[in-house]
Amino acid sequence: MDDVVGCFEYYADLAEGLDAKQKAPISLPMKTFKSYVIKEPIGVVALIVPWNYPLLMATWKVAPALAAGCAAILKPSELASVTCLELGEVCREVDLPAGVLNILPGLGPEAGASLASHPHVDKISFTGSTVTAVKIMTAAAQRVKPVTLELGGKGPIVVFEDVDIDKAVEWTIFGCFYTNGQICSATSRLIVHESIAAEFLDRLVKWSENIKISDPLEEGCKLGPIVSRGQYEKVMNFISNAKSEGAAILYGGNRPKHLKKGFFVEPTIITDVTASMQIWREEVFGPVLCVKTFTTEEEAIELANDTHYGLGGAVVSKDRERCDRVSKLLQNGAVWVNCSQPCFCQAPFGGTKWSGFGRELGEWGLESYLSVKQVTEYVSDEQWGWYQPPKQ
Ligand SMILES: NC(=O)c1ccc[n+]([C@@H]2O[C@H](COP(=O)([O-])OP(=O)(O)OC[C@H]3O[C@@H](n4cnc5c(N)ncnc54)[C@H](O)[C@@H]3O)[C@@H](O)[C@H]2O)c1
Ligand SMILES: NCCCC=O
Repeated sequence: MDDVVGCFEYYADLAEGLDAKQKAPISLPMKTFKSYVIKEPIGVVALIVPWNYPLLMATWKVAPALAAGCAAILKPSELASVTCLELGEVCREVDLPAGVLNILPGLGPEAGASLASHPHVDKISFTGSTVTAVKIMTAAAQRVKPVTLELGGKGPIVVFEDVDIDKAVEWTIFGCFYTNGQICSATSRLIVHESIAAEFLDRLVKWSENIKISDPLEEGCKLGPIVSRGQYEKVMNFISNAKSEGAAILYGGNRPKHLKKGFFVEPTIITDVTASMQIWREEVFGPVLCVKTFTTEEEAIELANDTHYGLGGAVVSKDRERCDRVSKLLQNGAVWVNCSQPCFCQAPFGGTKWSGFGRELGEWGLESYLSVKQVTEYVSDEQWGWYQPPKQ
């Protein structure tokens, strides 16, 4: 093999380790050429983050960007900038050199848009809504700038007939109402087997009645207020549109009676939903669960995938083989089996379809801030021999 000349790609494919962990440098077993890989920081990266989980979403980007050797500009949401500014303070206290991490608070169409189009920003990593992502991607495209997009979702939770109902109810509630449904990966479409639907919904309502809604600083609080007036009105509009499209509010749908002020919304369960309704198709980003029933596994998968989004999805069943089968068929970047939402920093996080592309966390998060360069060196003392030497 060492004598083969001119089959570079073939040779590279065979090189031990090239397709594995990509540890640099990789020396090829060749006499005439040596090829290796250099990983380099992409450069200056803009990290644009949303208001939900403001510090967590920032650290998912800041840590790997700095670890990769990039200089970063973090643009927090105008609705939740303080923890990101605190992060900047902490970095200053630990003597991170000036200029390595920069916090740029400001409005999206001003601070965010300027970063997306700036000629000296080499990459955008964005977490937020699909609508904003389209604007950012359009601006970045003008300079052929890479983007990672972590966007919204409308996740399914598929509950089969063989489940322990209370366990499945608890995960359904956690998957949709945890942090008020203000979570990108919320499993906000319940797809439940028709044979258990009546009992399941009955217990879902009972569990929901038991959720403590209060000032988040009160002991035992499980649901606080929605983030802002704008978001509160958006959630209430979704509920009223669902009603006017013919859906039924099985539970909730209002401000809790005991809370006269603040943007509180009751956990809300909506039934009699059709697949064409807004409530089935669009991300609410509030504590609103919509429900459909199914008869066959195929129908459940079809309903689960009947969405533009593809972030989180869940399957609940005692049948392990069925869970494996369904997990593979769900068009989501993250699938939970017999649970919903747990997220580990060693595993890749990200979406498909309108939920975006690229992955955060673990080695995938780091890779997204690295550019990979291959270097190939001619190391033989011999003339290469592709052309005939000119006659002396
Ligand atoms: N996939 C994920 O990991 C993930 C995580 C959290 C939130 N989200 C999504 O985020 C959304 C909620 O967050 P949001 O309301 O803050 O989203 P958003 O899109 O309104 O704002 C996100 C960020 O983009 C900025 N921005 C707004 N307009 C901009 C523009 N024209 N150019 C550049 N930047 C601009 C905002 O100032 C903010 O910092 C939901 O859709 C949710 O699903 C996704
Ligand atoms: N597990 C946290 C995901 C944040 C998305 O909104």
